[in-house]
Amino acid sequence: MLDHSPDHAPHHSPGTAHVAVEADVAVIGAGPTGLFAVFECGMLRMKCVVIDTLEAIGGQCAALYPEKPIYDIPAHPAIAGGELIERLEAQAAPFAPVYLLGRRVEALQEKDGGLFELRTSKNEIVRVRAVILAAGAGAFGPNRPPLNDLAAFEATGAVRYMVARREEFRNKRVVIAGGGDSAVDWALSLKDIAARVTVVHRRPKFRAAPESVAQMEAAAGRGEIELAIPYQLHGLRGGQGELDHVVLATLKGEEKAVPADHLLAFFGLSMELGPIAEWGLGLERSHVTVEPATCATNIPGVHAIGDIATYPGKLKLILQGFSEAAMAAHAIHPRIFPGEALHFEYSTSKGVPLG
Ligand SMILES: Cc1cc2nc3c(=O)[nH]c(=O)nc-3n(C[C@H](O)[C@H](O)[C@H](O)COP(=O)(O)OP(=O)(O)OC[C@H]3O[C@@H](n4cnc5c(N)ncnc54)[C@H](O)[C@@H]3O)c2cc1C
Repeated sequence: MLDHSPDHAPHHSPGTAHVAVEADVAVIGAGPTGLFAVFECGMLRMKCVVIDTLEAIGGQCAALYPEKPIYDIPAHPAIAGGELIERLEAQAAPFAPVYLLGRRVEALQEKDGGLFELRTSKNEIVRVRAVILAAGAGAFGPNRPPLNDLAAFEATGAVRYMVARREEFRNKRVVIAGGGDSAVDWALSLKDIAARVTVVHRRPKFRAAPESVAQMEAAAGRGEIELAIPYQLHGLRGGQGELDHVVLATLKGEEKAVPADHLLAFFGLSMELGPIAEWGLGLERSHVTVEPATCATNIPGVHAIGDIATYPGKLKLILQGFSEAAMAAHAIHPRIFPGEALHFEYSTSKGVPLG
């Protein structure tokens, strides 16, 4: 991974808003579609600054499923989420985007002269002439179980909501909670290296791919996975953040303690638009409504792409977000280069600087 720190942010006194970066386009969100938007803008000579709440680029792919294969990226029969992000980063790199990570965009204001000013949670001002909103479902985080002392166990990594490196669970006792694809897929994957895998679900029916559920049940039949059904998480036992048991309970209050070094809780994501909802954008059920051919929002100069954008026929797929990135970049070009004709060209005829 490259060093993403901006090298030209001026010194400033804490608390005062200062202009951190000026660029042609601000891309809000460094998920797959935001990264591809940097490439598409770069091909049209537009410089981007990319801002993300998370400390690392990659959005959902990197944060939630870095090792899970994606099968519907054209020309990649299978590619892991993390690898897709590395490749997108490399593809964008020749255009030298400035990454401002670990800060949320709090405010978006239109200024005179076709300028926009974005204010980040670090009190920086980013000044641009167009905005591509690639903010996914907004700032996201895992749904956390209501357990005592949870924070202490999270701090040590004993309780987690994603698997970044599978190897960390080798020879460990792992309790996996949840009934969706993540729970079932990780149970199947970790059973081969973990000392013990227990899957906790509150009802017999899983919401995961039937083939995977069948594999899990077969593995349980062979004693490779223990199923704790119908149980719910009830408590964590251990000391100083080190876990030794996860306590489970039925709805009737019958309890049992399962030996565990780790709890992996896969209860889905809580997603909220956060400040984006206050920017005056057209919204439909927490998504930003856009014009399909240009991804233009109701604010001229602000375009939305990827999971956050909606229009009739929208598919929430990465590949759809890629095409939206191209449409948004082309639609923004006249704003950055007024009066300059944009002749459509293929990338093959442009000669991209490949770094
Ligand atoms: C387990 C799982 C498996 C999946 N498998 C597939 C698959 O096989 N194929 C497929 O096509 N899709 C798949 N998806 C969906 C895919 O990951 C999403 O469609 C894709 O990540 C959307 O990309 P995005 O760039 O629009 O948004 P995201 O990846 O959500 O990135 C948005 C980024 O914006 C940031 N952000 C939000 N608000 C702000 C703000 N105010 N300021 C700064 N930053 C902000 C967030 O922190 C985030 O990093 C899967 C998703 C999951 C969870």
